[in-house]
Amino acid sequence: MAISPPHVLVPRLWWSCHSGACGGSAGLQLWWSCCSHTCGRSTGATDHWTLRRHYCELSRYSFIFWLDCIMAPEMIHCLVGSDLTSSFALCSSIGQGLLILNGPKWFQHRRLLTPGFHYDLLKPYVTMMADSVCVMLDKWEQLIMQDKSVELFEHVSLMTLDSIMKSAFSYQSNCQTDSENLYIQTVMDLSLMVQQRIQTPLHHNHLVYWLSSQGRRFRKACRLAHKHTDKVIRERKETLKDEQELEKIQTRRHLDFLDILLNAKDENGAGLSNEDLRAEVDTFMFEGHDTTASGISWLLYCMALHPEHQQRCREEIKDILGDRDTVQWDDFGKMTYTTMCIKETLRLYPPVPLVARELSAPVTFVDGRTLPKGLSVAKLNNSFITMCLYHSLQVFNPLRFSPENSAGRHSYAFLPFAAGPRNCIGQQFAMNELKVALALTLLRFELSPDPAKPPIKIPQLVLRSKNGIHLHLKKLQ
Ligand code: HEM
Repeated sequence: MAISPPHVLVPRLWWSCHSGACGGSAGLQLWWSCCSHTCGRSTGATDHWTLRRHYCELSRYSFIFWLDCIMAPEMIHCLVGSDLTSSFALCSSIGQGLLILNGPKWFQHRRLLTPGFHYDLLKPYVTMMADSVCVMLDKWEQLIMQDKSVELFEHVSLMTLDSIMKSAFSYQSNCQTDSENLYIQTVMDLSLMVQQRIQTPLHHNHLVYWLSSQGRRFRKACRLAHKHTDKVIRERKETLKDEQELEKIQTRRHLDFLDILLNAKDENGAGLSNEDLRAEVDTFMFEGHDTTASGISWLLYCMALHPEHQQRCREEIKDILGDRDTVQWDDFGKMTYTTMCIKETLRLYPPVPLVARELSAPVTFVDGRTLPKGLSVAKLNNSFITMCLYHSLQVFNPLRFSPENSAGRHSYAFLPFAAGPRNCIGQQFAMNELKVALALTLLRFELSPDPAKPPIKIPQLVLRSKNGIHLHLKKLQ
C-alpha cells in the first residue's frame, strides 16, 4: 500500500483561539486535518494510513486506538458518524444500539429513547444512586487499614453497575456484595475482554479473534449476557401486559428506562424489535457504568491530590445538606464549586478520551481549507501533545469553569460528552451520579493519594489506570 508523504497532513490547533489557550483554556482540542491544496482528492485508505502514522509518531496515547482499527475499511464504511474504536470492539457484544447505529435507524432510536432521560425520570434515580454509593462506602470503611491504601476503581465500577441496573432497569443485582452473581461476573468479564482485544493488534482481525480461544470465551460470555437481558425484557413485558400505559405504571412504581423502551412507538405505531431492545439495554448498561466509573474514580483522585479543593467542596456540600445525610435532586443546582471541580477533572481525565468520526460530507473551514467526505477525523480530549505544548493546562484549576472565566469561551471548547446530534444521551445521568458519589464520599472520608502507587493513565475504551487508583481514606467523625 502506498503511504502518503507526511506533508499532506498539517496539524492544526483547532479552537485554540476561541478557548483562550494562553489564558489556560479548558478545552484545547487537537485535530489533524487534511489540507485540500496538498491532498485535494477523494480520501481512501491511504489517508487513514497517514493519519495513523502521524498519531503513532506524535502521541503515544493515540497509538493504541489508531493502530489497526482505522485501517479496516469495512469498519470505516459502516460507521459513518459514529465512534470507531468503541464500535470496533463492542459491536459484537452490545449489538446495534444507539452508540453504534447510523443513519435513519439511529435517528429513530434516538427519538424513541430521548424521553428516557427526561428529568422526571432521572429524579427518582438519585435515591437509588445514593443507596449504591453508600454500599460502596460501607465496604471502604471495612477496608481501611492503617497506612494501607485502597484501590478504588474496581469498587466504583461495581457501584456504577449496581446503580444503572437499579435505576434504569429496576434490577436489584446486589453486585457490590454478592460476588457470585453470574451475570455481573459476565458483564465485568466482557468489559475486560474488550480491553484485552484492543490491546492485542492481532485480535483486531475478526476472523483471527473469532478462531482464538479468547474469541470463543468472548462469544460464550456474550451468549450468557444476552440470555440474561432477554429474560429481563421478557419478564417486564409480562408485567406490562396488565399495565399498558405509562401513567398507570407510574402510580405503582417509578418509571424506568426499560418501561420507556418497551412503550416506545414511532409515528407509525411501530415499537422496537426484540433484537433492538436487547441491543439498547446492553448499550446502556455498558455505556452507563464504565464511563461514570472512570469519571468518579479520577474525580476522587483529583480531590485526593488537591486537599484545598477537597475541603472547599466538602464545606459547600455540608452547607447545602445541613442536617441531612444524603443528597436530593434540588441540591445539584447549588453545588457550584463541586461542579467546577467535576468539570476540571473531566477536562484533565476525560472518561472518553477520543471521539472519532468519518465525515459524511466535506467540511470547509473559514480559511477555505477543506476536509473531504469520507475522511476519518478524531478529537482527542485532552491530548498528550496539547498538554505538552501548554503546561498551564496541566494544572488542576476549577476556576477555569467559573461563570466569569467561562463567559465568551466557545461552547465546543470543552466536550467531555461530545456535542451535536450524537452527543452523550446520558450526560445528565452521569453528572448526577458524579455529584452524588463525590458528596457522599467527602462527607464520610478524607482522601489522600498513595505516593507509592501513582496511577498510570491508560486510555482504553474509557480512561483507566493501568495499576488502579490507590487512595488513603481517613474516616471523618
Ligand atoms: C462521565 C460519564 C460519561 C461520559 C464522559 C460520556 C461521554 C460520551 C461521549 C463522548 C459520547 C460520544 C461518543 C461518540 O459519538 O463517539 C457518548 C455517547 C453516548 N453515551 Fe455517554 N458518557 C458518559 C455516561 C453515559 C451514561 C451514564 C449513559 C447511559 C446511561 C451514556 C450513554 C451514551 C450513549 C447511548 C451514547 C451514544 C449516543 C448517540 O450516538 O446517539 N453515557 N458518551
